[in-house]
Amino acid sequence: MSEHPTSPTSSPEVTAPYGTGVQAAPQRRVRIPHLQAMKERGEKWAMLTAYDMYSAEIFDEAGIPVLLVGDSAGNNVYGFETTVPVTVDHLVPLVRAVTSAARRAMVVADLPFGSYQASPQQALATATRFMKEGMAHAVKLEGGAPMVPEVELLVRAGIPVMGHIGFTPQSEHVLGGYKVQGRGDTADRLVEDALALQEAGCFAVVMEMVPAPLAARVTEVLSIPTIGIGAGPECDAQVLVWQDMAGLRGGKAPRFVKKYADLRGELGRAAAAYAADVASGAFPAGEHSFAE
Ligand SMILES: Nc1nc(=O)c2c([nH]1)NC[C@@H]1CN(c3ccc(C(=O)N[C@@H](CCC(=O)O)C(=O)O)cc3)CN21
Ligand SMILES: CC(C)C(=O)C(=O)O
Ligand SMILES: [Mg+2]
Repeated sequence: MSEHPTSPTSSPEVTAPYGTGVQAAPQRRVRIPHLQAMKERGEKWAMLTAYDMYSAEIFDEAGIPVLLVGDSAGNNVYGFETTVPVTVDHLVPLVRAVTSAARRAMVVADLPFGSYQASPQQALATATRFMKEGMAHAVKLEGGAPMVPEVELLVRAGIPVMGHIGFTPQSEHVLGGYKVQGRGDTADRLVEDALALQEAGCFAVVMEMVPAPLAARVTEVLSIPTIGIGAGPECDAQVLVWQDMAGLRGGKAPRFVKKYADLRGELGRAAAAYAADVASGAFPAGEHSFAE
């Protein structure tokens, strides 16, 4: 079982919602102590996606503190073009595999498109499946201020929630494609979305494809950690899809990706060498065979 400290802490002080000047109803604010401590010390950390047992085990052993079972499984596991077709049933078994393999890392399950936006009740039912069947430690959902009721109910139920703002791939069809968000007069709205999620009880917020200076401003304003992907160097943490980071996927990667390995080349060479050995009779050798 995992040993990571996710126990939510109740904070006695109550703050008003951003901009209203009204006293807010008391509510639990979830803080993940070791992630808060890293923010306070200015220590940056890395999150990676994981969708299976070996990747989870390897990243956990490498000291990655948070693993995200992303709905990016849609285009990195299931062969869809986007994350839109991904369902809860697609993701629950992957979450279960990752939580089984991770010893120390916190495992966050992405709530897929259509599984939480209908109502706080729908969000709670979906998140509950990820917690019970997937054994997830937390969930992530896309959207800013409009998702506050959903976040509040999950937090009240004892589920740590990670927010996700900026470019939110589940709404790419309203955002008009893979576009940087928060440029020009929409910058203040992004800051308000981040603050609304923090007030609602999120323990961290992902910012995707946001101009670096704006992401720096949000990181400064928030007391919870920000996790950037295409959001510049000033976020408290960074996240990448592991197949991008490890060079497993082909084609042109987004600008925000840095490739740390060439797994695609490595695996392709291994497969070709194996096939050549079988064709030549070099494999299997005596040592791979059983005597009578
Ligand atoms: N493999 C993978 N990596 C990801 O980062 C990722 C996924 N899948 N699936 C879910 C979402 C979708 N995301 C994406 C996907 C593509 C671009 C992209 O093509 N960006 C281009 C164009 C940017 C522009 O037009 O300004 C880039 O060069 O960054 C960005 C984010 C991020 N997420
Ligand atoms: C890219 C990250 C933040 C994500 O949401 C995913 O992998 O699904
Ligand atoms: Mg996602």
